[in-house]
Amino acid sequence: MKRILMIGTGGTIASTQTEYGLAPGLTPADILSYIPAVRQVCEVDTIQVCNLDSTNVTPEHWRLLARSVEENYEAYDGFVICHGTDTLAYTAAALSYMIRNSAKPIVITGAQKPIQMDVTDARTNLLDSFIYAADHESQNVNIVFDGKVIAGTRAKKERAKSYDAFSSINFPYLAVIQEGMIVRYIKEPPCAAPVGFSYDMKDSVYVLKLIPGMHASILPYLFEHYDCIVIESFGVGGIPNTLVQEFYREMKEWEGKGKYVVMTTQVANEGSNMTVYEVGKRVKQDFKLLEAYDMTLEAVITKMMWLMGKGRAAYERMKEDFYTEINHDILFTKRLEREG
Ligand SMILES: NC(=O)C[C@H](N)C(=O)O
Repeated sequence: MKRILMIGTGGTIASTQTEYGLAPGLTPADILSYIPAVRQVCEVDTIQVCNLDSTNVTPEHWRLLARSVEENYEAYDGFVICHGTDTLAYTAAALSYMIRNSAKPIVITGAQKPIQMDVTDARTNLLDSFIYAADHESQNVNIVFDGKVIAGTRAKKERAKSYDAFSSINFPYLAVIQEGMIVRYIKEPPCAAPVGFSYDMKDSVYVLKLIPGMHASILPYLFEHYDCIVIESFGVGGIPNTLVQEFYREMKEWEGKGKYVVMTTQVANEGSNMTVYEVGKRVKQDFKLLEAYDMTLEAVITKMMWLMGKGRAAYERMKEDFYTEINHDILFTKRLEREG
């Protein structure tokens, strides 16, 4: 029987009612006691790294999680992490970069309703996660939620209350789990390189969500105080006239000084393409900036934290690394390469 390590971090799945509202209170062993059927699937040990609403999860907790997986890597065949849903997509993307080439699956799950409730998604999500983690074809970092398996870099929380909280953005579900059976849609080649762990995440990242008529006065502050500015633009990507002059000034002033700008979009599906409209094409031609293409915002942010954590790199080097696919995070650059 496969041996799986369950790692508790808190979230709704672990929550109980308090006088101030739901708060995590159950241990991973408490949570596990609600799915006795797991005994037919695998052997489970439990550890707890924190007990937080995932609103309070930070890069420090990603490090604790990666460290727990590394320390126990030899002793177990797979890992199931229980996590709050609010920032689960960030943690899954972060761990996709911090833990590379893992032939052993690292499954992240959670729930919209506490496991103690009579009507809850928690038990199904958790049991499905163990089923997936114990399967010999599973590998790398994935989310198992509401019967779907999502690559760790492709998830977005799109629903605040429903059980189908997460969607796989610009990429198919890897698999579905129906009545305990895994149906795989994507066959992944076995990991070619040995597993690798890295811990340095530079969190100097700011996300600037554009609104119509936005004032440019924020830009100098952002360029001065952050090493990476992710611009959540409209549609396929562009800089509005109200910002463009100041943007040009800042980009010129900070060029070659280890600042990175990534253009992404507020639109959840189908990604950016700055070459379509004048408002994007000019900026892309005039400046060294990165483009998210089909990546999720969560993947963009955590990939930049991870790449910047490796040390300061010239733009060309950063560009090459940013556009290198990891755990299915970016496909569009492959298409561009094919098309020349
Ligand atoms: N469904 C949940 O888990 C939401 C909770 N606030 C959390 O992210 O920890």
